[in-house]
Amino acid sequence: MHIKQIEEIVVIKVGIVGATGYTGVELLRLLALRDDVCLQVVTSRELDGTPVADVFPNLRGYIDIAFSNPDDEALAACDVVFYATPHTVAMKSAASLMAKGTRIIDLSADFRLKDRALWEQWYKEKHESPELIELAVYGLPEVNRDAIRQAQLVAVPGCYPTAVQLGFLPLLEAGLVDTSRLIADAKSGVSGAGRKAAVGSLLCEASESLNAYGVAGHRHLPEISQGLEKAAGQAVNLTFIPHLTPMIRGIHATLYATPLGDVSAQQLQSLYEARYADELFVDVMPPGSQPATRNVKGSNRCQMAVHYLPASNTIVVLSVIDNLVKGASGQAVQNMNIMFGLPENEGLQTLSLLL
Ligand SMILES: NC(=O)C1=CN([C@@H]2O[C@H](COP(=O)(O)OP(=O)(O)OC[C@H]3O[C@@H](n4cnc5c(N)ncnc54)[C@H](OP(=O)(O)O)[C@@H]3O)[C@@H](O)[C@H]2O)C=CC1
Ligand SMILES: CC(=O)N[C@@H](CCC(=O)OP(=O)(O)O)C(=O)O
Repeated sequence: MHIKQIEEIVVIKVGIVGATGYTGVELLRLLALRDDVCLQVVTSRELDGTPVADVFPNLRGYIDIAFSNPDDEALAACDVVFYATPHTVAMKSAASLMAKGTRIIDLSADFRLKDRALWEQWYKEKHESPELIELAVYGLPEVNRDAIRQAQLVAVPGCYPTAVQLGFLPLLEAGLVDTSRLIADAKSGVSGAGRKAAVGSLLCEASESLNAYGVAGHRHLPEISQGLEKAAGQAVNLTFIPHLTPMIRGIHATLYATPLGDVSAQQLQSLYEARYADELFVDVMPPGSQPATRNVKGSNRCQMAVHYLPASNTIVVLSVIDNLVKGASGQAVQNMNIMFGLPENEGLQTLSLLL
């Protein structure tokens, strides 16, 4: 009886809405081996009734349930539900699950922006759960760890916003740079666009080529600006240009800022090392380093290096993540660990694949 009670407390019943997408199957990969997690409901409308392992053979022998249609009653029986769905799905059903006590970790952008009008402007939809926006905690553990612990609803940051914010934060928190001119030049692998069929993601379109997109405005701009302004305590003016690159996973962000006064490479290095000294998933590399996306492929780590170029008086920060791990599902699991009082790196101690 005593053991059963302990088991009931430590095994987290998990639901995943949208478990056949790229972030959904990454959640399955990260959770499948855990003894403290029971995958109770994994949804797909298209593959309702199909065993998970029939679709994802890498999970054979580890996950023996089938996909099912999203059903709020079944989901509400879970301790935590991940929404790995396109924008506007979570905002339609999160409230009913939360009313039954279920905790929500939303990988979409439904609850990331605190300004509802701004969200509606960028996502071109009416927000259907405005009352939850204030309640939602922005799930960047390196900034909001204490609030995440108590949260019933976590909005997991987007992939570009994770790489860009982590890279800029030390400079802005220290008030070291001109906030009226920040530049983020970021590149993403094609899995960032999701698993749905789309011409831009075809091999012939996306390989052997590199292009910028969203130059006139990308929906991650307001999300990144919101986080940077909070860190700086003042308005910021950010130029953010995303690019599509011919690789499957990875985000590489090159960040530029102008110092307000005298700085040195050594001072910047110390600043970054001190800011992230206690962070398990941020690796500040030695001076002169140039991190590659392959260093973090499959891992939950953000690797970064800070440079100072005296000739142009410019600070350059290089920040890399795996868009599907620290940029989405890994960070979502990191949030779950914090919410349930578990070691933050539980199930996330994976080294990068490198090749
Ligand atoms: N890909 C990435 O690198 C990142 C993605 N994100 C965000 O995470 C979310 C998921 O992205 P990703 O995995 O790439 O998306 P995919 O397009 O790969 O997968 C979407 C999943 O959601 C399900 N789905 C689609 N529409 C609905 C609906 N109306 N109701 C219920 N389920 C639905 C799909 O299954 P079915 O249609 O069968 O139900 C599928 O399983 C998105 O909001 C994305 O912006 C965030 C950071 C990084
Ligand atoms: C390469 C690519 O297409 N990337 C996606 C970003 C994916 C993501 O993380 O964004 P959200 O969660 O905010 O949708 C894009 O630019 O739309």
